[in-house]
Amino acid sequence: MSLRPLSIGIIGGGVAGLYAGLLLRRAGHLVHIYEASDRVGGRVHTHYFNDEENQYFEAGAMRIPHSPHQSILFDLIKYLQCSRLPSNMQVDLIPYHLTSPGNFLYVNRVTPNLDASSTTPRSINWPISEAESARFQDSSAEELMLEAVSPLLKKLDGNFIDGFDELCREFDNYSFRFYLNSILGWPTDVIDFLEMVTSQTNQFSLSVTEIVMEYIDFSTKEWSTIAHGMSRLPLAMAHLFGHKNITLNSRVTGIRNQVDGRVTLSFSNQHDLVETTFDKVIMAIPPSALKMIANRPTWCRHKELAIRSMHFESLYKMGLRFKTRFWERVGQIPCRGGQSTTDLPIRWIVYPSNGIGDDGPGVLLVYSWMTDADAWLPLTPAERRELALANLAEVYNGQIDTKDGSIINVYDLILETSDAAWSARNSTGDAKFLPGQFLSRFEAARRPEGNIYFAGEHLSRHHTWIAGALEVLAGGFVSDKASADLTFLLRQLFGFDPENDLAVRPSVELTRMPGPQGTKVRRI
Ligand SMILES: Cc1cc2nc3c(=O)[nH]c(=O)nc-3n(C[C@H](O)[C@H](O)[C@H](O)COP(=O)(O)OP(=O)(O)OC[C@H]3O[C@@H](n4cnc5c(N)ncnc54)[C@H](O)[C@@H]3O)c2cc1C
Repeated sequence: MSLRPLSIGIIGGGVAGLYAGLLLRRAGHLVHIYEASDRVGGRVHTHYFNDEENQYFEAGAMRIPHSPHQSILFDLIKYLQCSRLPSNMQVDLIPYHLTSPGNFLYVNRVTPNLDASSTTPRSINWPISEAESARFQDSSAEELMLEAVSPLLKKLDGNFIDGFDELCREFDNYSFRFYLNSILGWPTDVIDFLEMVTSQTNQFSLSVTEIVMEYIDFSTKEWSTIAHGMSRLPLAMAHLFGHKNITLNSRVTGIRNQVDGRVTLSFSNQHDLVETTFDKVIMAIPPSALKMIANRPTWCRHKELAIRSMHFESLYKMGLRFKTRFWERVGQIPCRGGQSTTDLPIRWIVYPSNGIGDDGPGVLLVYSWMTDADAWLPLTPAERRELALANLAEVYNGQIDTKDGSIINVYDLILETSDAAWSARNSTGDAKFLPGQFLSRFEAARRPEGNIYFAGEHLSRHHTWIAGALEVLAGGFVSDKASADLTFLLRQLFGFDPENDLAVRPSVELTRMPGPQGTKVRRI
């Protein structure tokens, strides 16, 4: 039996909103996306630079591990590759190097020429009490991490959802630091060492569950990225979804339930306030954006608490374009991709995987999370650039370029910079739950409210990944079982039975509201 189409409004043109839109349009519904900014993609982003011919090009370091939990994204990419897309929107995967032999650690103002697999407390003179010294001094950060998470990973070996629930029941109320300290009995010095080498400052105060999920992805050996930048993914999705079905620069500022169960959205469209009524609405926006919508229904206590409290961690990234790829031309083993770790404000130096070995200019990124990211916020863009260059100068200046014999000076080599402090944007960063939040906030946050549904990376078990943003609407519509999956999706997401419970009102209604400079009506 065929479905009568529903009118569905989606708030947010990030990958969660676009994916929901593609699935639902494919199922024959009338879908429209409202996006507050002037572009689709949300947190899928790339840094833009000008090349020698003054053409914009993209350089980013967004990456995808080939872990089993990412298969939904690889399926989507395959689907896009099989679709008819213009040549400048092709979505081609290229290898991404998460590590390279030349990556290094720069701690306490020295480079011991080691990475996480070989760094031990002894190798960097990390102070550990004498009593604990014999047990920990010569264990590498990688070995310690594996020892800590192995018993937890075993829980996820079988059915993932069951294992995840068991992990939560036993350990979600603990921070990873508490687990290491009070359950495993490790001393604080060892925990600090492990956090410094394998993570970012204070990350171990997150829940055990978050760190286990993070470990699964970051211990994956094979990685890919999208040629010409990850933003090709949302651009291709938007192309297939249809740009006429997306309204950019439209921040939704009001949500109202109608007596007949339908939902009215108000949004600002240039100088006008417009209202549109839909059968169903999907809020594919992070909680930080959702709680700032002033005119919306008040939901139950648990939902409101979840929206207020789900923890997001800050992220700060700066792309720096230099005249040469000097990092590939210094030291005994050059950095050809991967990332180096420092204890400076820049924290990680990431070497993108495109253009490795090229003769001309190249881009590297400095990348920090959580407490390390927050510290950049009060600085002006000029001050941030100065600081990043000063940190890079501390690490690189004075080294010899093995290709032309020159002495590296990052101040002479810099061409341009571009940065993003995600704490100051809609999302405020990426979801990273505090202890107990998977147990107490997750289900309430995901639950629909009447005809209003919720989607986004933060509502998956797989935070901070594009795959997580897709997972919430897991339909796998590119597989053979497309229709079965869609039925599943419609049941799950829209709570109706496609066989019997047919939807009403195929069209979208548009009503007027006086705006600051008159009212415009636009047909959708
Ligand atoms: C610095 C950084 C690096 C990352 N690196 C990786 C990586 O390497 N690999 C990976 O897989 N993932 C990575 N991620 C995570 C990934 O980008 C996110 O998990 C994913 O993009 C989230 O998608 P989303 O649709 O849930 O949310 P978002 O992308 O945040 O989309 C929400 C959209 O809603 C819009 N919006 C907000 N409020 C309103 C409103 N009131 N009205 C209308 N529109 C609104 C926003 O403008 C935004 O476009 C990274 C994220 C960041 C920030």
